[in-house]
Amino acid sequence: MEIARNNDEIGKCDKARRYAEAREVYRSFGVDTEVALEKLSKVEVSMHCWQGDDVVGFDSKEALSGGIQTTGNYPYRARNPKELMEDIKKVISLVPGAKKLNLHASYAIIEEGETINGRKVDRDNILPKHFKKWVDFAKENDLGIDFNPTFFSHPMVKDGLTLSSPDEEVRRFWVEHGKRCLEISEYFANETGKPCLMNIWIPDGYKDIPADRLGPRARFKQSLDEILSIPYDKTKVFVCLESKVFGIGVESYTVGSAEFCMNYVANAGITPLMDNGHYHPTELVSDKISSMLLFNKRLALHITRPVRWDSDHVILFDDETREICKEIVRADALDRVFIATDYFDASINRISAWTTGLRNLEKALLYALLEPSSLKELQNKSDFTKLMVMQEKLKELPFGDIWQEYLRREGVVDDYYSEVARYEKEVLSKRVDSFENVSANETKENGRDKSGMVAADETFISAYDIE
Ligand SMILES: C[C@H](O)[C@H](O)[C@@H](O)C(=O)CO
Ligand SMILES: [Mn+2]
Repeated sequence: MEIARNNDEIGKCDKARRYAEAREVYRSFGVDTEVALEKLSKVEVSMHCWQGDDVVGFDSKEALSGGIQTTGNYPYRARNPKELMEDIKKVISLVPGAKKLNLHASYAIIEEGETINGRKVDRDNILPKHFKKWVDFAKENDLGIDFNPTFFSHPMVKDGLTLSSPDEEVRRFWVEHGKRCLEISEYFANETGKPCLMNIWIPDGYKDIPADRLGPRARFKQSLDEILSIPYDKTKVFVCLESKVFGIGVESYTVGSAEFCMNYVANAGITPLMDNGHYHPTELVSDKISSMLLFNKRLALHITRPVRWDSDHVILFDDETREICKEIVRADALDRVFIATDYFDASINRISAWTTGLRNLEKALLYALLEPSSLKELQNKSDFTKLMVMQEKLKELPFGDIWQEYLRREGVVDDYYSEVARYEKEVLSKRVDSFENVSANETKENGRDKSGMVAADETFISAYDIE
């Protein structure tokens, strides 16, 4: 049985009727869907650039390090700025809502053999000009830019350490990197006219029980102080600090722990960044947001999906993603919570992975915006019986029809799968000209040969044709 190419093929009148009916249903719960749609279209989600190339970047092309890992051997990863920009544009066209671009310093575009004052261009001396093409790209696509110094995948990461290193040469190198990134962040803000969030995350830690926990944290603190000592425009660059619980190979001790980061942020007057993969599996970031908002002017988030660890799976429209979004909306904090995505899956088509995660985040935001405020009143009246009944009832409402209306207004297709399949066939599969386009974990598994060629037609035998 052919399943209709879902909602894109359902008549426009039918969709309009369904939206009108759904609107009435929500109205009966005290929710104005028009207000929700209007608010959602203005929320800027910062789209991470690193799903497109498995976090490889363009500068050192070192294997991914820092206790994070991309797994999977799907071919066609973007290998250069042109391909990555091409892919980002494709994803943007498939995701509704306003976006920013989130870049890492490792995506600097440096000329072959380029030097500055006789030294090769490296992370400690990169300049705004190495991101000029990204600025042009952002302007062409009406995007602001957020930024991240890259403290991993580089030969100056010594024994897994960067800003906390006891080796002064190593520590200095990374302090200089942080300073260069502040300058580049201000350049982004000036060029795009939108504030730039600059997020600092370091992988530093120890695999086994350390003999000194204080020393590395003291050096990290000193390094951050040094980076932030250079003048920068605090109305244009919002510096964030991202904590973590542990990484692969760094299981016993993480320098930038939650307590370190929360205290540093509070003292320095910068912004905390919470990645929902960076806590123990039973801890929920959705439960932390309200506390953070009470004590911080701004809060930054990395939305991901941790499966047993910080696995960075593609975001689903799951309970925790919805709950995170509800907490932001309930606190009326859409203007002071900075939402970014952070996941990387190399086991499936990367355009689809990127798009699916971003769309699910948009969906979760819409879902949150459609929550009736009367639920709070039930809690305050201690009417927990009705609260539970209502919370379950809301799951039955015609949310899908409101989502369809949002896609229509944003000019985005519902059936992005077919578009991804077409793009794989017409664009991605043409990238097969070297082994490079296969991820670092390339094997002969899954019917792919050494060229990375995959039978695109077979792969995308439409899911809509399932018997
Ligand atoms: C590539 C990202 O910056 C990185 O994933 C970081 O944000 C993180 O979450 C590390 O676990
Ligand atoms: Mn993160």
